[in-house]
Amino acid sequence: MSHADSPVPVKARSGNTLTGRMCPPGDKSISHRALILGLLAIGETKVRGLLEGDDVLRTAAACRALGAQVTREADGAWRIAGAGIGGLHQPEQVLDFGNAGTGSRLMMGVAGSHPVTVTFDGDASLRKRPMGRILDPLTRMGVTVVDQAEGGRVPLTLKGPRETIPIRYETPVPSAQIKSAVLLAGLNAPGTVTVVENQASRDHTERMLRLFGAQVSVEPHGEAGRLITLAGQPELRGVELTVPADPSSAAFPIVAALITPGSDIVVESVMTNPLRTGLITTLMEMGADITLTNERENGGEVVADLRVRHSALRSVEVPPERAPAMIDEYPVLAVAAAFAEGETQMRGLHELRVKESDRLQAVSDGLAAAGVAHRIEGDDLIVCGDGSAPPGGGTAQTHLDHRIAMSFLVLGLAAPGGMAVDDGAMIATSFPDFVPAMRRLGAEILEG
Ligand SMILES: O=C(O)C1=C[C@@H](OP(=O)(O)O)[C@@H](O)[C@H](O)C1
Ligand SMILES: C=C(OP(=O)(O)O)C(=O)O
Repeated sequence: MSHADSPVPVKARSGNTLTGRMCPPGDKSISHRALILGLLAIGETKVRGLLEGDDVLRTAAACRALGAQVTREADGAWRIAGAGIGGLHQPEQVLDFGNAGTGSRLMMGVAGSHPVTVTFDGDASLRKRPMGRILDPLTRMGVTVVDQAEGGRVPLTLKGPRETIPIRYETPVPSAQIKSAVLLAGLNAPGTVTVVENQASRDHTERMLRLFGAQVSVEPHGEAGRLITLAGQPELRGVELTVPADPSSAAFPIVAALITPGSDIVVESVMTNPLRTGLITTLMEMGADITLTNERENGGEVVADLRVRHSALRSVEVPPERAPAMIDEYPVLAVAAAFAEGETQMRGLHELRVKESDRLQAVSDGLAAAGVAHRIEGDDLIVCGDGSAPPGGGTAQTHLDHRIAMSFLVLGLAAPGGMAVDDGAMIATSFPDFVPAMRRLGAEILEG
């Protein structure tokens, strides 16, 4: 499914219980990084379990355009023959990242630190997203912004310097994309690059850089922050790795089972990196019956199987400092909160305004369409429930946002009136198998 085609309306109906086991697709953050470090490594990288969603396929195409050989084997493993740090080719075409913030922003760090001239573009959603947060540190590293759309947006063109300048950079907002763009640019800088974050964000770049042979040190900084130091111009060597299942995709079947009476499912091999499990923590505080079993290591990350049973949920206050560990999960948490008793208060959600859509507004509009009492107070979202299912029955506008689409379909699985979304096409960016996977658990979801 591609958004060049006409919108795909999708509807979810309630009345079925969810049972059985499912394994969500590979983690999107890790999939992007595996391809990118494969491009920058010498030799061959083999990746199993890569997310074959549109966002990641765009990164694969960009890696090819920059000089890597990227192929998919018959058994589903991906092979990347790297171009190596310093070895990137001048691409012949514009790098079109579609809907992908992560792919485009991380690749700006990679390409921007090489003596090539690269134009980045994307779909109508990506064209609205702020890129100044990446251009600011990259400019300090010697990168020239040759051209940009108004307000620091794509389409934009970067020209890399002959020699990248190593910097120390404090991220203005907790963002793994900003941190990673600086670290990836630092790979081609003669010297040490330091990123300071006042609140720790997901650390997959740091972990994977080490796996490929870079020297990265991570120290605590202040109360909840980190100071990350990378020694520039390492020789990265290709590796074999397996991508663990994406906790951000697991969130949808998890919440669906919690709110659908009689449900009892197991979501397998979910990555439980503590910088990604804010939703699980929050749901457990709300009284969710979730048990973690079979904890094990997979591709440098810890994974576990999660048994999830329908639960009576109660409201909680989600503190702003938890946001980085669950930033993509607020839309589906808002859905869980609609079934909980009391006022669930989600604080400090300003970053939701600059995702694939203005997620704070899109969630609020979708909740209104589903008949859920709620309000926005500044950067906070407050959802008011009485412990019973909201009526549902409306249509949520998805604004090219996969997480909005999946969240409101999940709501429809347990609301008496069901729920429709205007367009499910974007689900393919992160969870291409979402509809069939949910149907296998017993959900009734109808396309078209
Ligand atoms: O680095 C990453 O892989 C991501 C970082 C987060 O964005 P920010 O860096 O903007 O917080 C998150 O929302 C996105 O889905 C993936
Ligand atoms: C914000 C997201 O992704 P990205 O920034 O990569 O577009 C997401 O997947 O929810």
